[in-house]
Amino acid sequence: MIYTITANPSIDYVLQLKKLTVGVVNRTQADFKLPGGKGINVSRILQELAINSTAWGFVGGETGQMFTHMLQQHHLNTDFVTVSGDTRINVKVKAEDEETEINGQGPAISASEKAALLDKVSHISAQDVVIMSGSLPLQLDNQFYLEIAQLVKQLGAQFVIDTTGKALLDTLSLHPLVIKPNHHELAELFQTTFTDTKQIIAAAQKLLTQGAQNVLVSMAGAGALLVTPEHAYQCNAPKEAVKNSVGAGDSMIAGFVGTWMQNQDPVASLHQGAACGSATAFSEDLAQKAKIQEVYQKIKITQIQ
Ligand SMILES: Nc1ncnc2c1ncn2[C@@H]1O[C@H](COP(=O)(O)OP(=O)(O)OP(=O)(O)O)[C@@H](O)[C@H]1O
Ligand SMILES: O=P(O)(O)OC[C@@]1(O)O[C@H](CO)[C@@H](O)[C@@H]1O
Repeated sequence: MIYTITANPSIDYVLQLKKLTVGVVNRTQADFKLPGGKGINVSRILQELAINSTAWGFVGGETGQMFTHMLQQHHLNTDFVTVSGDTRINVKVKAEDEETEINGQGPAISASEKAALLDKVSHISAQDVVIMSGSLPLQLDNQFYLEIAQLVKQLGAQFVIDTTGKALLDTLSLHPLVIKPNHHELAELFQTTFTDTKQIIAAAQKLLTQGAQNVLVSMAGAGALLVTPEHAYQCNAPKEAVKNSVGAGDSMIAGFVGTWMQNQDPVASLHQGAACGSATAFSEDLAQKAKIQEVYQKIKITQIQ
């Protein structure tokens, strides 16, 4: 079974308008609400791929009830810890020229609410994988991801972590199955800038040395690189009008891990991950199955090392 952990889920309030002007009243051309948060997005894409997952996280207040109701409409398996604070609302402004996001802090999580989530993790089995993604709400620090990673490894299972900075680096010695920094996040980890692919591969190889089993570097419209202990692979991003950049990275993780759990094949996993990422970029919401299948045909993988 795949479990996703979204410590800080959200209702994503998507506002579409021609142009965003700060300091005045802007009016939308269309607006809608989506159940959001990185792990939730991973679970939603897994569902499109007909792969079972259970979404864990902290949900609370009236916004939390609305959020849960939205997920029920998507028929997602969920098992949330109910918290006393309100689930956040993240604002995604999609103007014709650019997207602007304002993400809330999320509710404070008490010690007992945190313990309730750790208790769920303590019941997984060795064949399972736990995917932890996104920011942490108030009163949870980086230690939270580390504690989960330690617990998962004690139980003989695998984990995947999609976060940045120290929170990511601290878990590497516990051997995450895959990490997926984008190329900007990877550069930040080493306080550098990249001028060519070789430098990106070298940085990813350093993360392998520190313990990651696989490093997937996403590069938005420039595709992705997968660096494994044996090889490095590159894949393209097909060209099409981009409708949405929210959740492309989450979609890529879903495709990669979902496939890895089936066949442990890095090339097949990269192929499906890239298809899911690009298919979401070409969709208003997260990608649906038909779009993923269409985009899959346009992905080419090349072994470059
Ligand atoms: N504009 C695009 N055109 C085609 N494919 C894209 C585009 N943007 C993203 N993708 C695909 O999705 C993958 C993940 O996207 P990206 O690198 O933007 O991840 P991310 O920074 O984690 O994104 P986000 O945080 O917005 O979900 C890319 O490696 C690529 O395969
Ligand atoms: O604030 P975080 O947890 O870093 O990111 C949250 C978020 O921006 O990530 C998802 C897209 O990846 C959205 O559904 C959600 O609003």
